[in-house]
Amino acid sequence: MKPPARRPRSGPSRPAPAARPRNPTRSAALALVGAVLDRHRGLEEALDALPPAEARDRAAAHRIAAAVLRRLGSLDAVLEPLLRREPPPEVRNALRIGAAELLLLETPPHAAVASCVDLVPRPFAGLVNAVLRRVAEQGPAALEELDGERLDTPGWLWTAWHGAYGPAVRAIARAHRAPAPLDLSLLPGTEWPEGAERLPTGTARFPAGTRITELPVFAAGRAWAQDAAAALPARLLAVRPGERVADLCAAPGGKTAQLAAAGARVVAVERDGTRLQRLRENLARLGLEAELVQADAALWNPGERFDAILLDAPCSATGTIRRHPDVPHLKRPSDIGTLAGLQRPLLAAAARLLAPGGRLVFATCSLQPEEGEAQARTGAPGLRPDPILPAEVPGLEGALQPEGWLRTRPDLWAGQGGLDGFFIARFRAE
Ligand SMILES: C[S@@+](CC[C@H](N)C(=O)[O-])C[C@H]1O[C@@H](n2cnc3c(N)ncnc32)[C@H](O)[C@@H]1O
Repeated sequence: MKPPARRPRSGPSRPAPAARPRNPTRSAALALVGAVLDRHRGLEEALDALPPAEARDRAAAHRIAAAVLRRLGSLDAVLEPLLRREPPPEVRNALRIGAAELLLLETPPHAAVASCVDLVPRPFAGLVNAVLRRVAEQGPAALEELDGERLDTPGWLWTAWHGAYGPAVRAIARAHRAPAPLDLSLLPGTEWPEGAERLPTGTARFPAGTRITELPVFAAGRAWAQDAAAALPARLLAVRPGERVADLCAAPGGKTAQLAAAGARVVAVERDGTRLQRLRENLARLGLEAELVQADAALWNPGERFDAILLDAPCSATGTIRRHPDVPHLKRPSDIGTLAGLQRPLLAAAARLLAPGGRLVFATCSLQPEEGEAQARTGAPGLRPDPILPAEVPGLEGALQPEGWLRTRPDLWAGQGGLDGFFIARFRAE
């Protein structure tokens, strides 16, 4: 392979280092909001793409951008009467950032207004200044008057969740307003981390805003971030040491880690090479081992059958909105049918890979019944239901459905910080 060309150490062609913007946090927040709302890119991807001059402001910029994305409908409703005509997208996003800081993030008004004025081209400075001053004065009362839960939820999702969960749609929408706590799964035998709440299902929970990299248990390579609900599918597969287990759709590997930590001989299958590499790094950090395969799990033919299979299928991720507030702005109604269409052959392929009597757990982090209940109802040839029992899900007995499927929602465990929306069904090979 040709060695990469060396850059001259100096000279006219050397790019000038990017100037640090006057207000790097807000400037980064503006880039994040624009990436999601105007260019339809994921928030994580946009964070990774921040220029080096702004990368150090990631956490603060993410906090601001997430507040805008969570409460977009409400913020726009407060701004609406204060705008005579539609401003350019970047100016509108700066106004949204200013309004979020004033109304949601408790930034002192002079700082919020001045820093947002700095974000926009000079001809719009007066407008932003005037509008945000009025937001500071009138915004809190205006916000109180709004039906925020409804405004902050895209109509198609509201309708779908109302159809599936009835009046609980409001509690779901309310749960999406707050940042989620930090949940950790621990390697077996790890001392309980100081400051963590022990959830009934075994997850260690820290308050929202906790920085994982500052936790000794994480630095020691004994824990990984995993929502309490996301930890359930692998637990419900109940693997035993030495069992041969396939984790289909495995990256970034939270569930692979659980299965490997339980002593199973795991093969992790993932289609995306970059994500597979991340899985490899995550396992290495935890000192865990699994066989890694880059393949389309719907077509994968390993020439063996497995004692247990976990299928954490790709889905719309509408159960993870608390952690990924970009999801409602990026997904479209048509995505649900498309994804459900991908999940079916994956479930059928998983069924074909099971040894006689083997267990299969099917999971999606979606609140859409098409990606959960409907898939389980259809099942796949060779599978019979293996209902989940109340004793297996302490604290979540009420989330069990008559069929023995588990349906978690972000409004459950509301007093303890909620949990992601997951659908989990277990089967056995006939
Ligand atoms: C919901 S995520 C899995 C999360 C993972 N199980 C964990 O706990 O960390 C779904 C993953 O499936 C992968 N994927 C999607 N379609 C796939 C396919 N046909 N075969 C294998 N992997 C696939 C995606 O790249 C993504 O990494």
